[in-house]
Amino acid sequence: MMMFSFGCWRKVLNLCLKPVRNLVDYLVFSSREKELTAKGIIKMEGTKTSITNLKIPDGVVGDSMRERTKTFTYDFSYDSMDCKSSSFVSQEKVFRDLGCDVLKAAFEGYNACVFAYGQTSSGKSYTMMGVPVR
Ligand SMILES: Nc1ncnc2c1ncn2[C@@H]1O[C@H](COP(=O)(O)OP(=O)(O)OP(=O)(O)O)[C@@H](O)[C@H]1O
Repeated sequence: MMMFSFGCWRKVLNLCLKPVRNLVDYLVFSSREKELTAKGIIKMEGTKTSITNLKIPDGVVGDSMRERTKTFTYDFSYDSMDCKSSSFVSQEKVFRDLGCDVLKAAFEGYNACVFAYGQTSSGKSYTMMGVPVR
């Protein structure tokens, strides 16, 4: 499991599913971040998630520890920043990709566990529970 500290406006959610053991990266802005007009530094493309360090000027070549953009590969990378974006991933899609097999296994009598890991306010509860039903 990865442990990142990308700053308070960075949103990462990692889900570790047992026994499937998928590694997942998940991205969304909070309302506070939206108010502060925070810039997105995370990009999802397929199974890859890239993070850009804006403090490192574009085009500057430094040592490998100081790359402007770092890319990580997961089993799934989900972008939930903008529901109008073509790459937007809904709760339903996350559930279909990650939850269905676990639920099926549970109904078949196997032990199953969905585990959410991430920094505070990164969306663990939201991803697991959704929004409260009125
Ligand atoms: N995919 C998403 N789409 C829209 N809003 C989201 C999403 N994920 C999280 N949020 C919102 O971001 C806020 C923080 O999410 P949440 O409470 O789930 O984080 P958490 O990781 O469980 O936090 P903590 O570790 O503090 O318990 C909530 O207001 C939630 O509604």
